[in-house]
Amino acid sequence: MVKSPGKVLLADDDEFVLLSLKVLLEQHKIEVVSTSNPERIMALLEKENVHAVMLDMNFRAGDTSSTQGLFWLGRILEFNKDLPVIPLTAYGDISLAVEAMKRGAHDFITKPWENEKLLATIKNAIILYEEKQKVKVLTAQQKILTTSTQQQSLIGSSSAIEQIKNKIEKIAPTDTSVLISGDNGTGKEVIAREIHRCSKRNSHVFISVDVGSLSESIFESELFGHKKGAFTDAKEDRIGRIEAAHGGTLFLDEIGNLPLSLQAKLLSVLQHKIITRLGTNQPIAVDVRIVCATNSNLQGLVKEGKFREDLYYRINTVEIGIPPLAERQEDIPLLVMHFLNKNAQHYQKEDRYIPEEVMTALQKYRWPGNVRELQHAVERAVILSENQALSLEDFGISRHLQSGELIFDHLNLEKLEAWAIRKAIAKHKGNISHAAQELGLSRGAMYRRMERYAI
Ligand SMILES: Nc1ncnc2c1ncn2[C@@H]1O[C@H](COP(=O)(O)OP(=O)(O)OP(=O)(O)O)[C@@H](O)[C@H]1O
Repeated sequence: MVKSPGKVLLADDDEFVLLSLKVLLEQHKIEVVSTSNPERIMALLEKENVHAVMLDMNFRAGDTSSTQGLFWLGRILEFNKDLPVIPLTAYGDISLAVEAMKRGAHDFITKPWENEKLLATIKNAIILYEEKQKVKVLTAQQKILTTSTQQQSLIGSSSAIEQIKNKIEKIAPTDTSVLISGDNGTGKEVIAREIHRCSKRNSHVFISVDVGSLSESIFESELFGHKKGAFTDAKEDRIGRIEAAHGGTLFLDEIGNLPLSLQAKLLSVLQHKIITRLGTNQPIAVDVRIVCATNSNLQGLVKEGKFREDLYYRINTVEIGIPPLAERQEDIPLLVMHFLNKNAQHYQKEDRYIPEEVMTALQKYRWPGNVRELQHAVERAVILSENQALSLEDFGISRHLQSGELIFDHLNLEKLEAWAIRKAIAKHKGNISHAAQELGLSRGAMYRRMERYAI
C-alpha cells in the first residue's frame, strides 16, 4: 500500500466543493476529513492528527464579509500555530487573501481552483508541517542530550562482566526489551548505554529518565508531554521523553517507582507504540526501544500488587543482573586505573600511582556505593594526595578497613547466596556442574537459584 503523504481537514459549507476536493485529494492518496459546519472544526482538530487545513472564508450563504473565515483562521492557529491553513476565497478577492496571510495563513487558493496548483500547495503545506514537527522533536532531543551524562564504556574483566558483554552482543541488534537489575552505582546505566551503542539505533538518541527522582505530579507530563494549558503550569506545548526518544532508546531507571496508573499507560505504549500528550487526544506513533533498570526486587513488588505483572513480563524479555562490586573484585584494579588516569589528567597530577598494597586493600573494601563510590574515592585521592604514591588515607577508606568493614558486613542471606553462586561460577570458569558440586547443590537447584538471582 502506498503511504499517504498526510491528512487534510476541509471546512466549507458548500457540499459540492467538499466532495470535489475530497475526490481530487484522495486520488492523490491524501487523507481527508471534512465538515460543512465550522463549529465542528475545533473538535475535528482535537480528534484527528491533521497536517493542513483548507478553510472557506465565506461560510454562510450570502455572507461575504469573511469575518467568519478570519475568526476560524485565528482559532485554528491558536490551537496549533504550526498548522498550515489555506484559505479558499472567492475569485478576485485578493485583499481578503492578503489579510488572511497577514494573520498567519500559509497560502491561499481562489475558487474556481486549478487542480495542479491546489495539489502543489497542499503537498507543500504537509511537508512544511512535518518538517516543523521534526525540528521540534530534534530540538527537544538536543536539549536532553546536552544535559545527559557522557558516554562511558563498560569496564571490567570479571566473569560477571564478560557474561554481560556477551549478552549485550547478542541482544543489542534486536529490539527486545531488557531489564537490568543491580544495586545503586553498579553500572546499570552504563550497560543500558552500551546496549544502545551496539544497536542499530545508535545514530539516534539515548534518553535516560530517572523515574525514582520524578515527583508524582510531573511524572505523566515528563514521560508523555503536554499541550499548552493542559494543567496550570503548562505554559507551552512540551514533548515528553518517550516522544523525544523516537528512533532511539529510552532508559527508564528505577522502574519500580512508577505509579500503578502510569504502569498501565506505559504498558499500552509498549503494546501499541502510540502515545498521547496530556491535554490532547491525538495519538502520536513512536518507535522506541525500552531498557529498564531496577535496584528493587520487581518480582516481590509484583507479588505485593505494587507492580503490574503484565508490565513486568513485557519489560523483562531479557534480564541482566549486575552483581555488587564487592562480588567482582577482579574489576576493581581496572576501574581504579581507569578513574586514576582520567582524574590525574584532569587535575594535572599525571605522576600519581597506586602501590600494590593499597590496590589490594581497595580490592578488599566492600564499596557499599559500588562503582560510583569507587569513582569518587579515586577522584578524592587524586585531589588530596600530596605524594606521588596514593595512600589509603587519600582514598578516605582506611578508617573503614581498620574497623573491619570488609566484604561481609551485610548479612542479607539472599545477597550472600547470590554472591556465593557467582563466586563459584567464576572459580570454575563458568562450569555450572562443578560450581554446583562445590556449593553442595544439584544442577537443578543451582539453575533455579541462578534464575532467581538473574545470574
Ligand atoms: N563497568 C563500569 N565501567 C566504567 N564505569 C562504570 C562502570 N560501572 C559504573 N561506572 C561508573 O559509575 C557511575 C555509576 O554508574 P551508573 O550510573 O551506570 O550506575 P547505576 O547502577 O545506574 O546507578 P543508580 O542505581 O544509582 O542509578 C557512573 O559514573 C559510571 O560511569
